[in-house]
Order: sequence, then C-alpha cells, then structure tokens
Amino acid sequence: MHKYETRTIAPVTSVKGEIVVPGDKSISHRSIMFASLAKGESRVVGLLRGEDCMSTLKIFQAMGVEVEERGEDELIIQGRGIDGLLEPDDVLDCGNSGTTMRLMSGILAAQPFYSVMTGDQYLRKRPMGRVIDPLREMGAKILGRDGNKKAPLTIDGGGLKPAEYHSPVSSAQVKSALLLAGMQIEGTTTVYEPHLSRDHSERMLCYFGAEVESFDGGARVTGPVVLEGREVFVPGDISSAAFFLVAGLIVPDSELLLKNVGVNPTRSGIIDILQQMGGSIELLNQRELSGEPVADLLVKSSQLKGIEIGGELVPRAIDEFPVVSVAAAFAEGVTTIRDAKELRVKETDRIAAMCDTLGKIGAQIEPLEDGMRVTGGKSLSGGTVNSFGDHRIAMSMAVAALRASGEVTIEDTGCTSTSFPNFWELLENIRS
Ligand SMILES: O=C(O)C1=C[C@@H](OP(=O)(O)O)[C@@H](O)[C@H](O)C1
Ligand SMILES: C=C(OP(=O)(O)O)C(=O)O
Repeated sequence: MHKYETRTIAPVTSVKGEIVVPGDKSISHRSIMFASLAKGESRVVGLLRGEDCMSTLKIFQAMGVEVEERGEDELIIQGRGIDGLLEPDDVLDCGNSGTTMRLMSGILAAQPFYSVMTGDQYLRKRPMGRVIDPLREMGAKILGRDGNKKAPLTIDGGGLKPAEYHSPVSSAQVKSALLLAGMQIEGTTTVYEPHLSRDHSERMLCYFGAEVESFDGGARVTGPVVLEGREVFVPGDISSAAFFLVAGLIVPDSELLLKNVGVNPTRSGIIDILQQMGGSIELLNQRELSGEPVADLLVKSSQLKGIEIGGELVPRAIDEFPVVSVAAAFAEGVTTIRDAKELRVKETDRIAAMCDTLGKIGAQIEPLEDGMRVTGGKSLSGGTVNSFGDHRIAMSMAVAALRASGEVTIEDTGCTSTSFPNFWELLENIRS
C-alpha cells in the first residue's frame, strides 16, 4: 500500500534538459517472469524498481526463485524452469498491479499446485473474469470472489488443454495470460483480439528461445516451450516518458531530450497522437535492445490542435489518455477520445477521475461513455485536486499544474511509486 502524501506544484516558465526515464513496467514484469521460468541464469539490466514490479518479484521468490539484486536496477535471476516452481506457503500479494495478477493467473493455472492471489483495495475491484473465464474454458480450476469475477483468486493448478480464444477486449494482459498458460502444455493455443495490444510477451518469449507467432489479430504458441536464461536490457518506459512529452509540448520555450525510450509500435500511440495534434517530437538514434525498438525522443514546445482519437490507436496508448486529456486542454479546438471504455476499469475510472480533477482547475472536459471530450484553450487555475490513489492521474495533474495560473495541490501522490518512483525528482530537475 502506497504512502499518503500531498504535493504542491507551482507553474513554470519553461522546461529544459535531458531525462532518463525508468525501465518499462510491462517489460520489467515479463523479464522477471520469463527469467524465473527459464532454465539457468538471467541478468536483467534497467529494471523498473516500481512497486508493481516488486510485487511480481516477491511472488517468484515465494515460489523458490533465487534473486540477487545488483545495484539500483540490475537483477541476477536463477531460473527454475517451467516445472521447477515450488508451491507458495502463503497468499501471493499482487499489490496494485493488474499485470501481475492477470499474467500470474495464466502461469499458475498450469502449475501443479495450489495458490491464492490477492491485491490492494483498487485491484480487488478490477475485472478478473476476463482471464478467469477463458482459463476455465481451458480446464483451469480457478475461482474468484463475486461469482468468479474479482480477486482474491484461488487456483488449483494443472489439467489444462489448449484453446482458441476470441477475446472481446484488446488486452495484452488477457492475451498474455492465455499464452503463458498455453506455453506450458502440449498443443497450440491461439488468442485473437479486436485490435493488436502490446506484444512484449510475444517478443520476449521469442528472445528467451520459445516459438511464438505474433500476427495482426493476435498471437499463437505451441507448447510446451523451453525458455533459456538470457541477458535482458529493459528500455525506458514510454508511458512514463509521456508525462514529459506533454510537459515539453505545452510549456512555452521548452526543449527536452528523453533518452533510451522504448518505441515498440504497439506502445507508441502517444507519439502518433501528439504528432497528429501538431506536436514537435523527433525520434533520434533508433536502435534495438533485447528485441525491442528504442529511440531518444526530442520534444519542443508546440501549439497543439484538437483531434479525434479512436480505433486501433486506443490500445497503443491505453495508459496515456489521462495525460492526453491534459495536452488536449492546451490545444486549439476540440479533442474527442472514443472506443476507450477500458479506461473505466484501470486503477480508477480514469474517465471520471480526469473529468473531476482537470475540470476542478478550469478545463472544459466532459465524460463520454467510452471516452471524453476536451475543449482546449481555457486557462487553468490553481486549486486542490485528488489523485484517487491512481499514479497516472497524479502525474497527469502535475503536468497540467506546470501551466496553471497558480499552485496546484495534489492529494494522495505516494501512488506514483507504483510505476515511476523518481517522477517528482525528475520534474523538479527540468524546471527553469
Ligand atoms: O500487459 C501489460 O503489461 C499491460 C497492459 C495494459 O492493460 P490491459 O491488458 O488491461 O489493456 C496496460 O493498461 C497495463 O498498464 C499494462
Ligand atoms: C493500468 C496499469 O497497470 P496495471 O493494469 O498493471 O495495474 C497502468 O500502469 O496504468
């Protein structure tokens, strides 16, 4: 459970400098999971030490995986192989992390032992039926509270058969859960999704030596796979970089260089959205790191304009809509976000949360059933807002505060350690 803190952010005249954002959260989770399930030693460099990834790490340690922590962001993991995990002797705590709970459901459903997972007050409200239902179709003995819809979850692992599943949502957590169950058993498991969600599991499983096929409408694995220990370099998190991209665009006379950011096309929707809005963002020094594309991002202040966002762009920027709504508040004209109902089942209802918080300091923002409509150009005032305990709401409001006319006090900011432990320090460093 994060600490309760309150922070006050004063407006700035410009932001400048070079920033290295912490490691990608999705890739960090997967590096811990796959290194633990691999045979032999793995080295993970650039790991995000956010609370969500620490929840994943503690879960594998509770199943007998030995981990040596080297410095701030490096781990040496002694993998136990797919059939080497031990039955945990206590409840596994996923904290605030949906990724941990949903991906672990797939892993644990195929393990020949009993396990129980829970999480914090926010995670226990989030929908787990989306992984429980298809895993049960595969034969999993998995139960959850509220008619098998919510955590805590109990899993009596083993006895699975492969599946072909058409997911109604474009969710990498659902897709990954089924691939991680399917890869442990004999046969082929295929997951189809409406639009392609992030493909980090597919890429990293291939990097660890498995054969996983990724295609436009989903992914496929034939098990059982054998994973071999590897060296993984985790790129910077584009979802964390997004706050500084928007800060660099909306604050006048600004220029920021964000080094070493993951730009996987299934994650880079935020760059497309901000460029379509007229934002100046250049991708420099493009390269590949452990199977993932990476670049340095140069962002300069720009006059933004409102646009319409929906369809395949939505899963490619799913965690960035709180900060997109901030960019939209400083754009000329109207920005409409549609097809984004998923925002209602994140750590908070992010549509309601942004309408409340941004609206409180003067933005013209209205909720839609599946998104929001923001009319830009209204000047923002100082005031007091609440993050609702959601890291991305807290950081989005800190970015908005940089361009408000007075100080903005944000209540409940400790939650930022979920995904971005040094956010406030980096925000302080770019003020000028
Ligand atoms: O697989 C992942 O690492 C994630 C997938 C997304 O969730 P959904 O799969 O629910 O869309 C995203 O919102 C989350 O922050 C991380
Ligand atoms: C939704 C998020 O993560 P998770 O689903 O892993 O809790 C997020 O980081 O914005």
